[in-house]
Amino acid sequence: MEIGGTLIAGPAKGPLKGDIVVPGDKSMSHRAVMLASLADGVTEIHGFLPGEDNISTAQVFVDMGVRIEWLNDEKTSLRVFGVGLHGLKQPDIVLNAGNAGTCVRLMTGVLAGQSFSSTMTGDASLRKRPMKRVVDPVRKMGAIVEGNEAGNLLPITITGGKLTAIHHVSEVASAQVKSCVLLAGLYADGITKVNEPKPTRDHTERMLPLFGQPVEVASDGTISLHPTDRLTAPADNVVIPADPSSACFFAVAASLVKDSDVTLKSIGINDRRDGWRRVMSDMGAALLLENEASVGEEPVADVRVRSGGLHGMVVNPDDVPDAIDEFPVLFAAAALADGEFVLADAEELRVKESDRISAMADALSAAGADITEMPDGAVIHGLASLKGDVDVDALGDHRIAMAMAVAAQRAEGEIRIHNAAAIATSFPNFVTLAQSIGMNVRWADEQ
Ligand SMILES: O=C(O)C1=C[C@@H](OP(=O)(O)O)[C@@H](O)[C@H](O)C1
Ligand SMILES: C=C(OP(=O)(O)O)C(=O)O
Repeated sequence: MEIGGTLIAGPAKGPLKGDIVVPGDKSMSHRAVMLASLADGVTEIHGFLPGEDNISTAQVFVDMGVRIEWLNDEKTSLRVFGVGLHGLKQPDIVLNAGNAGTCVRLMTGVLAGQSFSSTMTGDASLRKRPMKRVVDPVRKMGAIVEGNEAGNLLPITITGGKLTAIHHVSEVASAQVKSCVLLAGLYADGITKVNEPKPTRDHTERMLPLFGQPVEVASDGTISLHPTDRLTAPADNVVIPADPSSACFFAVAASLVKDSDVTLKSIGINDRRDGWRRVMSDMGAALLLENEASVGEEPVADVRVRSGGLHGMVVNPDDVPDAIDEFPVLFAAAALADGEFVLADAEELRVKESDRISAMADALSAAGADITEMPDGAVIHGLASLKGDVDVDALGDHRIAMAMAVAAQRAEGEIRIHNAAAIATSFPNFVTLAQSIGMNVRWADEQ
């Protein structure tokens, strides 16, 4: 959690216009570096997200003896010299996932399969997030996990080895849990199966076959994986598409600011990440899909967004996992839409980098919005504008900071967003790109 860093945002001085190329997908960047490290051979990755979260994942593998060569200064291209499934070296330091839940939870699966002990920790935010959801299944598979509060809180020490295959029926709809179990399943003695209460992002299932490892998904949603001795570096480079979770900030901003017309270039439109587009379309946003194509195993398209009268709606519970990271900025949209917006069944938002329901309720209320927290969501009545000249706290959560920068575009004066430096975890060039389409946002220490 990065504390510090103040953004000064809003109001927009005119329509937002232009094309935007947002950085690579965070979820896929984590997985690409993991699978490349565990493969035999050399993998070149392009479109990598150089956010702090993904750099933490790369560093974790460097700390276990994997050689990674950065191919450009921006750190969007890299070459990973894979060591094979059994080639990682026991780290002589504590592995640090920083702010990244995805790193620590997927690595729990990888480390469960290693014949050594290793300890993982993270920053103050990550050390508060629940790990039992991944610790329980790897314990069932045979790994020994010790940690604070019975292994629910970091730091955790994992002693791995040969694992027993399990059929894990997850209580939470979490791609991190599913991916942890599948990665551990590579090291198991039989077929590992996972069921989840609602389908979640399937990047692990799509990417493993690129490394020679098929994953079966049955019509009832059961995901099965056979164990293997080796993953193989793909003959082609792994190319990562632009992150829809980052693009969504500009989609909401363009919808909210009168006469805007912004195109988000070549972003991922995988159904399991596309909940934000379904929610925004149901709110009346003018979104147009252009130039549909594929990047590797993932569908992409340009999404053109023109400003439009957004209205409230009731979010379909089935869309919740598919838009889980976008709700902070969707709350900002709802706070400035006509009528009532209702989100339920989204208690997972309370265990992200911050409690995102209360963080957004506090920040939007401070700016005059009408938002009522519910245990598993919120009810929001939209207003024509937010108050200016207010201070809000992003609590070191990147998505709260960016969501409030978007909301501020329709404020009556500047909103000062404190503890916003964590934007660097997922979207280091957010401010520069926002400025490029005309958003009014800057760092307080910028002139
Ligand atoms: O698997 C992933 O890459 C992610 C899964 C989601 O978390 P959960 O699995 O906890 O829902 C999401 O919030 C996170 O940003 C990335
Ligand atoms: C929840 C997020 O990430 P993670 O779980 O990897 O920290 C996010 O990026 O919004």
